[in-house]
Amino acid sequence: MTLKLGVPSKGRLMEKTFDWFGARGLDIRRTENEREYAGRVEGADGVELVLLSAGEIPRELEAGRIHLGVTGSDMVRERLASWQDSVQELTRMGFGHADLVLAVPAFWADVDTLDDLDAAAAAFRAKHGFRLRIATKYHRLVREFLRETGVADYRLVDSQGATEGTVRNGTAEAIADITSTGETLRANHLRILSDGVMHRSQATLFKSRRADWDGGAREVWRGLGNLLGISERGDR
Ligand SMILES: Nc1ncnc2c1ncn2[C@@H]1O[C@H](COP(=O)(O)OP(=O)(O)OP(=O)(O)O)[C@@H](O)[C@H]1O
Ligand SMILES: O=P(O)(O)OC[C@H]1O[C@H](OP(=O)(O)OP(=O)(O)O)[C@H](O)[C@@H]1O
Repeated sequence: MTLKLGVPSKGRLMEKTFDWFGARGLDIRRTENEREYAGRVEGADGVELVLLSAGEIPRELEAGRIHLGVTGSDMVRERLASWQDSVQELTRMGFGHADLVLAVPAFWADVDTLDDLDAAAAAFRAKHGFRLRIATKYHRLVREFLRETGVADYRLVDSQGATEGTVRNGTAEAIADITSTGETLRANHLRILSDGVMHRSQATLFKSRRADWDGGAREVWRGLGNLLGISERGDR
């Protein structure tokens, strides 16, 4: 029995994930053929690489099809209900930083905080007869955040990309999306609410609570955890 390690096979997090493991003595690489989603691991016995997109890793951890997985902390929180029941955060990896934020048109001079947004949303509904629209792909995280902060008079509209363009296009009044440099927000004349940061994300190594840890995987993890310098707290 091997321990299955899920890593991003493409996209922003792939290279730095490989570098992070490499710096700790675990050499991970894809096969020579760039189009083939297969790879190999050197530096620890019994570790099998599973190449996946960052967005699929939460589901695979939850299903227990991989023992360990690397993805953004935002992905796990967004894609898994009660994520702590199915996965454990082992270590933050120090790259892939991005903030999930709520932003409004820069010219909305009276809307700086969530309280202001709440008031503006009520006024918007009274005036237009429908709820202020917030475009996002982070439905779970945005709903939770707005419930906790007491903003109610809004409607989410789904946007799977180019979310900052929805305001200009007239399909939303505000947006909730990931930002790192802030350039996309600025270019689209949007401004983050002063208390509008919902989550500060970074690449994180997660452990599945649902995978089969008997029959060898636990022993492999013991060696690998030592190699990576990870000591667990509150592990089951
Ligand atoms: N500037 C950024 N924009 C978007 N995501 C970023 C940025 N910087 C870091 N990230 C992080 O990268 C991760 C997503 O990576 P990427 O977009 O490469 O994944 P993906 O495999 O294309 O995902 P999906 O399966 O959803 O298409 C998220 O956890 C996100 O927080
Ligand atoms: O703060 P910045 O550095 O400008 O980066 C933020 C942008 O990057 C991401 O988009 P991505 O490139 O993944 O395209 P998408 O619109 O298809 O999600 C994200 O959704 C923002 O639009």
